[in-house]
Amino acid sequence: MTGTPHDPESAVIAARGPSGSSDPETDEIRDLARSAGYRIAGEITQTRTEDPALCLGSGKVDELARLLERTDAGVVVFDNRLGPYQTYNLGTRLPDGVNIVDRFRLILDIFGQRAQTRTAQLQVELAELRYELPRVEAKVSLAKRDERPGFMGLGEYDESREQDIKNRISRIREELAQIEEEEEKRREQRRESGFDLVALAGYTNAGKSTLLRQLARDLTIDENENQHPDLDATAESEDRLFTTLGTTTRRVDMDRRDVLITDTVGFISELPHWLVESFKSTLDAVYRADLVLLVVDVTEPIEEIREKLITCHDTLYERNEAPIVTVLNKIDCVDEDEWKRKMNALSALAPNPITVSAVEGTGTDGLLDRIDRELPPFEHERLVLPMTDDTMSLVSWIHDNARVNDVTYGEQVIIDFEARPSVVEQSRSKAGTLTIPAE
Ligand SMILES: Nc1nc2c(ncn2[C@@H]2O[C@H](COP(=O)(O)OP(=O)(O)OP(=O)(O)O)[C@@H](O)[C@H]2O)c(=O)[nH]1
Ligand SMILES: [Mg+2]
Repeated sequence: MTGTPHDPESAVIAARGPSGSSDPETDEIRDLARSAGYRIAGEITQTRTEDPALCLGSGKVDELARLLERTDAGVVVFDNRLGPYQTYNLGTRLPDGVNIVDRFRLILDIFGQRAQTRTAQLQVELAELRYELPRVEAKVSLAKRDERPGFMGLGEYDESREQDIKNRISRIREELAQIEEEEEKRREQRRESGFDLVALAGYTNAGKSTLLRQLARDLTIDENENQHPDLDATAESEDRLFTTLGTTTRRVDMDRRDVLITDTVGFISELPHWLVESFKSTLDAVYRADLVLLVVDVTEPIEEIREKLITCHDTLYERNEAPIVTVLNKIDCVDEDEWKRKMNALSALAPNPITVSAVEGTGTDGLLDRIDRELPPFEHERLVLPMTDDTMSLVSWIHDNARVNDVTYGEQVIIDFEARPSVVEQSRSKAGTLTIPAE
């Protein structure tokens, strides 16, 4: 087909819902497409069972082709998962030069645009290769079956591409495993230095990064001594999906505790298992935290909030080890009746939530109290220390890592304090190494 070249930044949305359902919602896929940088030129939707060859029905595909011609859009974004054969078949029915992007390809493109750190880039590449592998396998088998080398612009079809992908996947996995190990060591070091580790989780655009900045406002920003290349310096917020891809950690100095809060990538529904898996190194910040704050945008309709909460719980379910506190955010945008009504309706999924406005700072004191209560309780300890050359450095270590109630100095030093169990344990073992000087 000829005509003006199709505009590569202009996209038509296509969405198929299961037969018998109401017309598919396209708000989220539109947001995703806009986040990827597309202008939306139009949309077609259909409810029917999946057509194995085309996803949509044949007549609908003709309609889509006409819409693409009319709008000159260079891209069609499907809110469905397309198999490799469907993508190929659609390609033969749509105007030449139109790029076919499914929901996962789109999410991968967004991730690819945002990935700045080494870990994020490796994870995106891993996800892309895992997306591509079955497609290459399909091309190879199609090419063999049809004896049509050059199929779909693959060039000489070539099984070595398949092997290259597999090799690259295993090399990336090794590198990520090493990063995960280093990160785990870092978390242990931080715990040993007396920090509790809190992580922000939640659907994309819920307000996690905004909340992190609000909680850490006017307080020491964690400088990330021995700066790790994976840690971004800032936690940006924007009204678009997947603003944050890496992790940002900041220090929140609470009354009794030192807490590090980590902000990270948001969740989204229908992510295939392999995509979540590919981001494991980043999500470990959530899975291995001492407490998870699950941030929810309370301004959305209740059904949407419910679905998003279910997505978040599903994503957390298999690996998460920490207790979860739900934080209903953006209460500045809804009146009290509304958020109370939503809170009640959601009580089974989000028992006993905290309400905040991350933008205005409302409710953050209550949130900090709650964080304190949910983290492992402090233990009380009273140590009687011999007076040695090293005693004062232990006393000052305890001052740094615990809440000291009382210290008395005499021939011995008696120190009474409360601290995290691991700090108490360490102080005991340090005390055990203090040796009384020879007379
Ligand atoms: N009105 C209002 N808007 C908020 C509040 N918190 C966040 N927002 C807005 O919501 C949008 C998303 O906020 P982010 O902090 O980027 O959300 P996020 O959860 O980090 O999003 P991703 O990193 O994309 O997953 C931004 O436009 C924020 O300004 C709030 O309490 N009230
Ligand atoms: Mg963010």
